[in-house]
Amino acid sequence: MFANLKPLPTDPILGLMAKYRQDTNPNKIDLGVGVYKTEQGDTPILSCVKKAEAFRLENETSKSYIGLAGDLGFCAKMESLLLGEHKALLENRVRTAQAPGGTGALRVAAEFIAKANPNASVWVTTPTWANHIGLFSAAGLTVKEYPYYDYENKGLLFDEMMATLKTVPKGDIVLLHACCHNPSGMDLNAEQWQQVADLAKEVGFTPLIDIAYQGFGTSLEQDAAGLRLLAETVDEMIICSSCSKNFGLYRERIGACSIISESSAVADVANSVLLSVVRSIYSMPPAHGAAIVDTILGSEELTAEWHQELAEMRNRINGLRSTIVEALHSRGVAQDFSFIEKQHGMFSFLSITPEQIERLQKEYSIYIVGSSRVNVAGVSQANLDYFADAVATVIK
Ligand SMILES: Cc1ncc(COP(=O)(O)O)c(C=O)c1O
Repeated sequence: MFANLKPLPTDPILGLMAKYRQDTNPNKIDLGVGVYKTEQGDTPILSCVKKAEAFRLENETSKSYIGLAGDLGFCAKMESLLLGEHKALLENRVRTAQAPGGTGALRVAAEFIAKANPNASVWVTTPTWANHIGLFSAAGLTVKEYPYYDYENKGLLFDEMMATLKTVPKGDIVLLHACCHNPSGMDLNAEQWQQVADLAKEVGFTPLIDIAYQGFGTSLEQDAAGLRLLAETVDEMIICSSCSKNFGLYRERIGACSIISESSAVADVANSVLLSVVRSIYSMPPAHGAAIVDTILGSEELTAEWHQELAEMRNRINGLRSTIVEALHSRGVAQDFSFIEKQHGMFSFLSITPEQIERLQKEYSIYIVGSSRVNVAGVSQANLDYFADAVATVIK
């Protein structure tokens, strides 16, 4: 029976990583995978994480089951991180389950939606993180797209986006990136978030917020501002969060799925469905990452240290945006790259052609995914000139 299987293409980003690893060029640069990197090219273990780990080893007393929703202390702290002051108001209506990474949270949300409304379509931005499409399709849901990024003018297609969202049927889901839109780096401003919230209320679609980069855009608070605005406006919504990037805990697989319902009674029913979904996929989430996040957010000192480390990562990325623009412009390229400075988070489209991307890989060992999305954090003072020379040469 297995011989009947047809091979499927490898994930483009994971395939690119494998190629990069095999490349023996000492000047090679990986701008593909979306993980934070330091000036030395490492993905660091944050010092607040190391301290939380030591504290946990010292104080942990039990290795028993943690339950379907995972670590309840972690869940409550994530709700505070996401909802801020709104948590108190929404307390009766929100239920959170810890999940294996942002991806796990999204997959749980997909199965949850399929149970609430099997005919729901999930509307995603064009473009979006490629895995969104696979994740929702895998739960049997239809995935539709709405305009978002303007490749030509390097901005948002906000009017077109709103025009499409006006046509979304009641009961459908609209997925929004809370901040640091992957792959474009372009986010909604406060006024635009308000318009989306009002429209959700008017039309009756359910927003699903994917927040995988909180703290990497402007600040922890600012990056959740749109989400909070929605939460205070609509009756129900879903939030899928990830601690992979902002705590540097990628491999621990740690995130959460939060469901906000219209009332406390509905929230209890929704929670029973949420936990039943969890039970049938992976039963219980891994404990380790959640315990570390719980320890950090439970300690004023470690939280302050985390804020500091997060700000350093964010500042390095924002600094790099300007540095890259300057380096390209100083090489006399005809193209204007100043749009890069308007973007948030790790990602940017470089607006170069697939042929130029291929040349960068073949001739310079610079690895960029085919959509021209680059991970800005992969550039460093050490490789900046090599990178800018190569880009300037291939786009001439
Ligand atoms: C937009 C978006 N959502 C969700 C995720 C998933 O995060 P995790 O690594 O925690 O599964 C990612 C990771 O790349 C992402 O970019």
